[in-house]
Amino acid sequence: MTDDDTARAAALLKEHRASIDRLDAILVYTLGERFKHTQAVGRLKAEHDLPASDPAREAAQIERLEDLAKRADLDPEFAKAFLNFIIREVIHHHEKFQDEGA
Ligand SMILES: O=C(O)C(=O)C[C@]1(C(=O)O)C=C[C@@H](O)C=C1
Repeated sequence: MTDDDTARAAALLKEHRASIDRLDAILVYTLGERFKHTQAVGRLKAEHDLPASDPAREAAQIERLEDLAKRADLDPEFAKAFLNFIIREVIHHHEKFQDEGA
């Protein structure tokens, strides 16, 4: 390993980290937009006495996401766990709206 190799590796690491930071920003803004819509859905559901969760919709979302994940070279189990994690949080928000009588 020469000093040149080490310098090249350091430059590559810096570039990858810059890309990772940009992608993390996209994830955060994307999640922010998703939550804006789910908050609106939560208010709508609370106003119309609709159940917080919709298991049939979730099953369709999971199936679609697993397929997308495979095509995107992402572990489908991870994609499924990630979506389930987000949806659990959304349902928690929906239940809060219902408790508050939003
Ligand atoms: O589509 C809905 O009915 C929602 O409330 C949104 C959402 C989601 O986060 O995608 C959350 C809870 C439901 O169980 C299904 C989907």
